[in-house]
Amino acid sequence: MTIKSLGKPAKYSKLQANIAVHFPFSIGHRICEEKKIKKKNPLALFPTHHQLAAPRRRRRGASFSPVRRRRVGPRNPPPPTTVLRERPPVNSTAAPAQSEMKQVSCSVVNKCLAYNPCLSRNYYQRSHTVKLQRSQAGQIILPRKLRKSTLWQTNFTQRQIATHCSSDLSTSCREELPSYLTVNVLKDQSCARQGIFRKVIVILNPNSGFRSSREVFYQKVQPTLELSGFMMQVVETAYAGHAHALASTVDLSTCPDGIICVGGDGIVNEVLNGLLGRDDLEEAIQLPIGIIPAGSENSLVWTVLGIRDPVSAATTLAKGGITPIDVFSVKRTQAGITHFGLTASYYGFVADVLQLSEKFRLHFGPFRYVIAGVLKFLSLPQYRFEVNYLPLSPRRNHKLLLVTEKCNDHLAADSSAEDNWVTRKGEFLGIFVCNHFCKPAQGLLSPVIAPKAQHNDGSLDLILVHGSGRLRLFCFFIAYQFCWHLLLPYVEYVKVKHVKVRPIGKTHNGCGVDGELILGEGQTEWQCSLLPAQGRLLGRHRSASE
Ligand SMILES: Nc1ncnc2c1ncn2[C@@H]1O[C@H](COP(=O)(O)OP(=O)(O)OP(=O)(O)O)[C@@H](O)[C@H]1O
Repeated sequence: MTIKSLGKPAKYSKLQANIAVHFPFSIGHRICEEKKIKKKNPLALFPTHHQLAAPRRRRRGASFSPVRRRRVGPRNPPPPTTVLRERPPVNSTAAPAQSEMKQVSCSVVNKCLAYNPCLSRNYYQRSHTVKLQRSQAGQIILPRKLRKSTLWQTNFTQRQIATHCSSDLSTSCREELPSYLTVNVLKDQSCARQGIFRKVIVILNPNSGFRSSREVFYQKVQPTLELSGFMMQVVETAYAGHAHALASTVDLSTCPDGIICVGGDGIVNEVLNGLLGRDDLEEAIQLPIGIIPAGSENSLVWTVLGIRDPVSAATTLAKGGITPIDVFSVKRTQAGITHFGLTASYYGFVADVLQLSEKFRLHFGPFRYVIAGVLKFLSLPQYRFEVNYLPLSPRRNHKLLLVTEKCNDHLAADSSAEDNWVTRKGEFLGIFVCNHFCKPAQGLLSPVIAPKAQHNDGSLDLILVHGSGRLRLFCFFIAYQFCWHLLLPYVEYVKVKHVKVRPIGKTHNGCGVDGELILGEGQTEWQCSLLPAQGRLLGRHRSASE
């Protein structure tokens, strides 16, 4: 069985099956094999650059086909094009195969451009190792050469494109790729090009998290924001409380499009409190707050906008949009001081850990919470509180409030109007009053503390962890990791409008608000209330914007 006797390659298809069955190493088998390989990896059957450049040497003693044996000429075989000239009438196979392979190769190039790390340069280099055995290859001369000679020319160029594209993409690290693509996309739709500018103030906390907020902002965020038309005045905080001072005194006409915070939840909380403490509250409350996460937790932006990396945050800001969010207030009743928050306020063990963790901030950064938590767990005190809460009535009207007076005055009037208060008194390991479901950005399992809470549902979610002791606390934290903590018999979960927490005796009397500790003095009572949809965040949740 030789190839010459088969005539035109177009007729092979009918014979292939039979031949493949009876002669496993014959042409039928060979073509079937090639098709299989081509299906898996279209480029596998084509030669490398190296193979193309260097003519193949004959090995001594290697078996040759009859055609080759008869050929008289130079030692090195002529290039495939010469063979084509000798036997031209095979366009029927070459032409369709060529167009088919063009399509395949184009799709491969597209795949490369879409950046799949598996399809990087190494992938294509590896693909050349899929070769047929020499003994099999020797049996077919003409069809293989024809296919090769015609396809090599077209695919060599396409392979080059694919290799270059993939090498361009594969050399950049994975983390930087999104910003590379983002910048390209934004270049096309640039607001700056269209003359749309947004004037904002950027407040950057250089002490946040791993103290990398400067690098994060100037390298990853600023270019994207500038491209999308943000005119930014950047201010770095010099001391704790600086962001609060800036937000409470800034001329609002210099930043009509918002204040962008680069840091953690603490810096956002300072800005919020600065704005809500202003005399021109009506205007200030309208000012949206943007967040570039660079802190230890950044639970707010992760939970509400679904973002936990600075590049995505910059893209979200660039896209625009506003997300309304409820604000809650925590009032220290005796002193008459009110603090505002967006995430949660907590009392008991977690507030105690927060206070201790500040000692480790300098040396351990975001890991300070773990160290303080373990230490406090080992020397666990008792926490006794009296908790009064006003449950959310099902007929509650969620209409937005008009800000015509100071938030504090409104809260006092609203809470005293109803008298269905529920009282709980005793030992509590923890008390959490959550404004949203509080998903920590760090952590393996990403648990949530209040699964039913929404950032704009007009209610607060109260979680009471009754009792005391390390075993209970340990079980609670394990269950919390899997989001089973609400199933525990000593955990109470209720949606509320107002909560009053009063520490009893020598219990730790501090209160944590959005990761910031507010210390009480003597017999303190904390009163927690809601201001529905009073806050505005720059950007929208990914799913909402899509
Ligand atoms: N220049 C500064 N020097 C010292 N402390 C600062 C400075 N600027 C801000 N702070 C304080 O740092 C505290 C923490 O800031 P931030 O919340 O941004 O980071 P974080 O605590 O690491 O993150 P998270 O709150 O998400 O855990 C804030 O209470 C703020 O008052």
